[in-house]
Order: sequence, then structure tokens, then C-alpha cells
Amino acid sequence: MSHCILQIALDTPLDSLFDYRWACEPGSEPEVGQLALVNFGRREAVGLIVAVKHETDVPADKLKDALAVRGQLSPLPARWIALARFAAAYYHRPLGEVAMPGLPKNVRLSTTVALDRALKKLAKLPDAHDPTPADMPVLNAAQQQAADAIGGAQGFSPLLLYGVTGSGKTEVYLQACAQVLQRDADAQILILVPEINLTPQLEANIRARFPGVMLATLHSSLSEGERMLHWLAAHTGRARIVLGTRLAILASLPNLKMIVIDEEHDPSYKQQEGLRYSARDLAVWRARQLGIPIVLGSATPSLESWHHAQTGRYRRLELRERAVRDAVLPRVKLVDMERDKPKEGLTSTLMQALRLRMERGEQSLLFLNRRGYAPVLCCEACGWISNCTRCTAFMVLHRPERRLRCHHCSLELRIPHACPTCGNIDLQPLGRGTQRVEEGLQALFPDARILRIDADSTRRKGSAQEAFDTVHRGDVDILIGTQMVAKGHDFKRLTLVGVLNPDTALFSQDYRASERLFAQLMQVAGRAGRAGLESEVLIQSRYCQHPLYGAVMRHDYDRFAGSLLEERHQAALPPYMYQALLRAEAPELATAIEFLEAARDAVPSDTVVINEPIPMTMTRVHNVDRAQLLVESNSRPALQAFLTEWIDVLRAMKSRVRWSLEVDPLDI
Ligand SMILES: Nc1ncnc2c1ncn2[C@@H]1O[C@H](COP(=O)(O)OP(=O)(O)OP(=O)(O)O)[C@@H](O)[C@H]1O
Ligand SMILES: [Zn+2]
Repeated sequence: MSHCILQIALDTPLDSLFDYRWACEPGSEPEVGQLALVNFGRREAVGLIVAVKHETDVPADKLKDALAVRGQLSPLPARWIALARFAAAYYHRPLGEVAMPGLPKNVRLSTTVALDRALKKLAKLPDAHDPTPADMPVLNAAQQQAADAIGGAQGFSPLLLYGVTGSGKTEVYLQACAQVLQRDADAQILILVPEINLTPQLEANIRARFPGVMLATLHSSLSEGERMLHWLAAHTGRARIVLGTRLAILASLPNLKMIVIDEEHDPSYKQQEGLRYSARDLAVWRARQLGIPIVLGSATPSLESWHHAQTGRYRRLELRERAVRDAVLPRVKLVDMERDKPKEGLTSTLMQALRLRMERGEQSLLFLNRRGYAPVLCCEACGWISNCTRCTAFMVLHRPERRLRCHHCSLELRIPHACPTCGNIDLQPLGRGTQRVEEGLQALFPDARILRIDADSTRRKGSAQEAFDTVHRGDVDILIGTQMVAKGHDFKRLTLVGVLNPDTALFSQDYRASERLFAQLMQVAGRAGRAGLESEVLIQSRYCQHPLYGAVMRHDYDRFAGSLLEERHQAALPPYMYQALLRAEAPELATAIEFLEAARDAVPSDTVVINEPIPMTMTRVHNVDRAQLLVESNSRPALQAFLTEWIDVLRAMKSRVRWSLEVDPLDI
């Protein structure tokens, strides 16, 4: 028996590929893209075969044999490997660290029991063939134009579907999908949504519309068994529509013919740990690689995408009106909290508006992007406040759970009976979170059916879905929630939106804060009046004259985006600048800063600007101090060339500091 050499990418921070020997007859070597089980260090690991060779630099006595090749699984397509290679190069991570976590855990196990079971199950799964699809609503002219432009697009075509909230973007996606699926019997379509909670409604729509088509979903709340099955359905080409959250961008889709990114502006498309990729950006790359259309839909596009549309790189499609007959955008009003002093967080104007909705049997939504009861507990006698002992943050009061919780390191304490420093028993909550608003509402509106939806109320699997179903059924009068309720949902009976405390974001140091706040307000306002009932949005503020609120009142995304872009241009910020952020963590801040200073001086460059290291705004989390160093350039290739050189030097630096590099950071 002769043998060949398999070059394998493994999920490890070591930036190299690994050679293994594999006994086989000539002509029956494994293929690139297959998975292999090998001994790696002291463990067994499954890796991706990226080359099959006959020679290696590894000395014969060091060369190990691969243990098995997963012959039952068809190879990952070359184009999928190219996508992983691109992501690895662009984000400066080892290929294995990008490729392997993109695969379901069950194909990465030492045994093949789970894989074999899933393959069998998939083979038995009948092809869906219900002949009666739900009726397609007749599109309005703007929708029809958009759907035809998308469905008929040839080659790589990035299309920005800019449509006001409730303009029926979903319907446009679905009808464009229908065109693509009909034209090509093998075509696969990938649809991404920013939040898992948005999948059920869309999934139901897709199933009703395409009963003859296999749909696979990919998101983080699937069990490993489900994920394996759905991933295989996509990988084998059987699933023709794949609906998922950001992680689905790395799905293997051999016949991918179109990509849809719904709510493309949403920050959730950015992974915030490990491989910090942007699913939206990777999607655009993938569409270009495959020469297919990609639709980026939003009522409030990201400035990046808007800029591309302005400069002609993306084609803009517009839906200026709401889709449902007689539905118009809600009237937005500001309520001056200096004049109309709030009680339990609610101004009298907002209370009256709530009462009116109750009388009419319509629903109201109160939006407050702060969960818990109160952001801090304090002692008025001595000034003690509930600081987290491990973070530069307050411990948040969670009254129903009787806990103080740090939202950053998850430290939990029982609520102290008395002040830990002076013994005063009269500790006061300061500020207001969703739990406290809920409590206040119950006192003010004892007859109302009130429901709170936030990360705390929806911890149990399935509970978020139950909560949203309750709202859709009409069994809720007042809904209170965080950003979880603000986007995407099509609430039919909702006619009032109250925004409780948006001012803090006006004065944030983060240059993206105003873009985000504007998008958030437009999105949450967009939940009202979707079915044609007259509707209104009340924003409680102390800064009613702020131009951002003016733009929200006029529903004027165009002009606001234009002025933000102008500001960014003046200040040399993205999208006119390309950035990367080096972060360092150490028990002492000085150690982190020292590392970053050494990094700053390591590779001189005249094409990129290397800024000074600074502590992160929230410096300490879970007993480690964090600092960062921003690198920027007005040329993406120049920045990338610098990073390629820099990362090798950083890897070689001897330091106890934990560090990570992020390309195109969202939070600085
Ligand atoms: N052509 C049409 N005729 C009648 N109703 C329509 C039509 N198109 C869409 N709708 C309805 O309009 C409502 C809003 O549509 P959809 O949820 O797709 O809006 P959207 O553009 O995605 O909004 P958002 O940006 O707020 O998520 C839905 O109830 C949908 O069924
Ligand atoms: Zn903490």
C-alpha cells in the first residue's frame, strides 16, 4: 500500500496547516474538502483537507498517520474553502479557526455515529410536495419593480432595498425568491435575519409560500442534532431555502444563487467575540465570488451600504410607502420631560395616550433599552453604590429575582438588607429598567394586560416565541421591551409606541451612537400603525430640540444619513476610513498598555496611522484590565498589507498579555 500526504486545517490558534500520512492506493486519494480525523497534541480532532500531496517537510519519524477520512460526507466545495480562506486572510485568523467552527459540532466528533444517523434521517426525509402554495399578495408597483429587479438580476448584483418600515420588503424577497427558484430547479437561496426571534414569523411565511421546497434553518438555538440535519440539508443541496442568523453565512451551499440580508444595518450581523466577522460583509464577498445577486434590505441602511448606493457600487431600490392599504407612517411627537414631569417614568402625555389605546382596544409598546429593575442601587446616607467588584460597572438591581447582577461578568449577589458600609437599611434604586417600568404600569393600569419582553423574561427556550405569539393574538394591551421588540416584528394591532429614555445615547463618545440611535428609533416607531390604524409615537426627552429627533419626526432617513456621512467625511471616519483595533487584556492596565506600546512601535508604516494605546471605556471586566490601539488608513489594501506584516510580529512577541485583532470594528 502506498500513501499520500494530507494537508489539514485544524481549529487551533496556531497559524499553520498540518501534514498527515494516509495509506491509500494511487488514484484513490481523499479529496480536498473532505474531513479527516487526526491525532493533534493529546487529543483527537477533525480537520479539513486543504491539499493532497506526495511530499512533506515533516521528518518521517514525526509524521503521524491520519486516523480516518469521513468518506460518507461529500467534500466541502472549493468555493466554500475559498470563502473560509478569504475570511481567514481578511480577519487575520488561522484558516482552521475559521473553517472548522463553521461546521456543526456533530461532524467534528471522533465518532461518526451522529453524522451517520443524520445522513440516514436526511435520506428518509421526503421531498416536500404540497401542491397548494398560499396566495401571493398582489405587489404594489414599487414592490413589483423591486422584485423584478432582484429576480432578474444577472451576475454579481448588490441591491440595496431601501424601504420604509412596513413597506412590504419581506414580500419583495419572497417573490424574487419565487422567480429564482422557478428559473433554476437546483437553485439555493440564503436569507439572513439579525435576530433569532425574527425567524419563526418568516419561516412560517416561507413554508406557506413554498410548500414544495425544503427549508433549512440555521441559528444558535437549534439542538446539535437539528443543526447537523439542517446543515446537511444545505450542504447536499436538498434545502433550497436556508434561513438563518449571522452564523449561517458560513453554511455550505453548493448551488447558492441569491442572498438576502434583511435589516442589513443591524449590529447583530457582527460577531463580537472570537472571529469577529461581519456576516453582511462576508455575504457581499460570497455573492461576488459566485457572481450572484445579493439584496440588502432596510428602512435605515447602514452608512456603509448607503454610501455604496450613493457612489453607484450598489443599486438602490426604493419602497417609499407602506404596503397595507391606508397604512401610513406614524406621527412622531416629542414629549418634553422638563415640562411634563414623569411619574413612574411616564409623562402625563404618554399616560393619556396609553389610556386612549386601552379604551380603543389597541396595543401599545413601551421601548426602554435597559433591562433589570434599576441600573444601580445606592445608599443615600453614605453614598455607597452597587459597584461590581470585578468590573468598571454597576451591579444592576433585579428585583423579581432578588438579585444584584453584573451584566458584564455575570456576578450575582443577593440584594443586601442594609448598606454594606454604613448599615443604613434604606437602600434606594436609582434610575429605571424594564422591570421597574412594568411594576409602575401595573400600579397605574391595574386592568391592563401588561407583558415585558427582554433577555430576562425570555431565558427559557421557546419563551420568547410564546411571548410574541401572545402579542400577535392580541392578548396584550401594553408591551414593554428592550431592542428585542424594536425590530422586524409585524404587530398588527399596535398603534402607540412610547420611547422612554433615549437621551443618553445623544452624548455618547462612540461616533456610531447617533447612527444607531436614529436607526433604533425609526425601527421601533415603525412597529406602529402597520395595519392601517392611525398611530402615534411619543418620544420622552429632555433635549427636544436635538436635530436627531427632528429627523425622526420627519421620517427623514435620507437627509439624516447625508449629514452623518458628511460629518464622517470631515472627521475622516468610516466609511471613508478603514480601521482595525488591537485589544489587550491583562490583570494590570499598565501591562496591557505596555504591550500595545511595543506593538505600536513594532512595524513602522507611512501608509497607516497608528494611534496611541488607550484604556477601553469600560476598562475592567471580570478582573482584567483592557486597553486598545486603533490603526487606520484611507486605503483598505494598505491597511490589510500592514496587518499581514504586523500580525506575524505580534504573534512572535513574548508577552503574557491576551490580545486580539479586530478588522472593521463597530465599537471603539
Ligand atoms: N402588496 C401588498 N399588499 C398588501 N399587504 C402587503 C403587501 N405587501 C406586504 N404587505 C403586508 O404589509 C405588512 C408589512 O410588510 P413587511 O413586514 O414585509 O414590512 P417590512 O418592509 O419588512 O417592514 P420592517 O422594515 O418594519 O420590518 C405585512 O403585514 C405584509 O403582509
Ligand atoms: Zn462584573
